[in-house]
Amino acid sequence: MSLNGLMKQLGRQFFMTHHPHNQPFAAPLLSNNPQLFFLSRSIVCRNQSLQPRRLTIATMSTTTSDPVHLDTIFKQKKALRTRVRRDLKSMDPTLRSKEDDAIQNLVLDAPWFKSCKRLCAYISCRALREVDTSKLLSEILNNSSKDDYIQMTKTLYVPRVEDKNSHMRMLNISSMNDLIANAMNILEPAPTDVEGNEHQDVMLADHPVDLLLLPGLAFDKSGRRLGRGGGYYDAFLTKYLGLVKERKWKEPFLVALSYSVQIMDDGVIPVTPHDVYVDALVSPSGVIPISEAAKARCQ
Ligand SMILES: Nc1nc2c(c(=O)[nH]1)N(C=O)[C@@H](CNc1ccc(C(=O)N[C@@H](CCC(=O)O)C(=O)O)cc1)CN2
Ligand SMILES: Nc1ncnc2c1ncn2[C@@H]1O[C@H](COP(=O)(O)OP(=O)(O)OP(=O)(O)O)[C@@H](O)[C@H]1O
Repeated sequence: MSLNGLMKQLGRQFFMTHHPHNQPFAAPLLSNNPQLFFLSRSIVCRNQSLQPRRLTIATMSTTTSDPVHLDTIFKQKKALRTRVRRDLKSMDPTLRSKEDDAIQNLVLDAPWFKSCKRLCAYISCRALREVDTSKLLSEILNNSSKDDYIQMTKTLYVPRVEDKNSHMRMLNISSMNDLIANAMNILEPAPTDVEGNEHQDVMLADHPVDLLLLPGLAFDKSGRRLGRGGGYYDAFLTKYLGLVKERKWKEPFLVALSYSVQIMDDGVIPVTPHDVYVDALVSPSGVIPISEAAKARCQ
């Protein structure tokens, strides 16, 4: 059936989203029927002055601000989270550990990691079955690698949840001792270090981060990312990318770490307008470049 036919059949209940900082990009369409997902011909590309430009080839009615439609999509997100949490729980611990090693080694070997000077990373939580970042964090903080290239000291920022209103800051730490467990039992920086100094907020830093290593529950090879539902990362990324644009800094590389079971087929991950797409995935089988920027870096 043609795209037009499908649109008519579904009462033109289509949903369009955009890729905020990469190009070119096909965005998904969601129908009200949770079983039916389509790829649209909406393409986002960027001209040389870094202004996002959307080229919409198909005509469609967009209802992005329709609360009923959004509610349907948030329900679809919730259902997918439940499914992925279940799959993560039933993952064989030996396989998990192998995948943790493979993913972290791939990151450590990647030129974009070796050359990065400042980065945001998450402190993985075992109970949430997140891809382990402990080896990465210890390499970054202890600067223990023998490799001259990686020997460069990196400035590390990690998340701190400030309130339940999707507000998270990325604060600079120089040691795992700077961390305490929060109410969700995730390690995060205490408001001040042992000497009583505030940890620097990445939003107030004079230099941009080159890289963000992102957690999440599900990902696809077009860059969609489903988080845990707090909206913390999407809100932070939107704010940070706004700052980057305002300061005319180079855009950071957004890389999600994903177990094999977390990679979905295209069209499975529901998206809402605030969702920020990633540039690349690191899965146990390799680095998957998604955006044009990522393809250029991963050549
Ligand atoms: N390691 C890590 N740190 C992070 C995040 C993350 O995803 N991982 N965040 C990213 O946003 C922020 C915290 N957000 C979080 C949101 C939900 C849950 C959580 O425990 N969710 C449970 C379900 C809770 C429920 O639905 O009642 C779960 O996913 O099982 C944890 C952290 C900031 N720090
Ligand atoms: N940029 C934003 N500004 C304001 N609210 C936001 C923003 N991003 C997400 N939210 C809100 O956060 C809630 C969860 O959003 P969503 O389910 O898409 O998050 P997620 O992608 O699972 O989480 P995360 O971004 O933390 O990984 C929604 O109620 C959404 O409206």
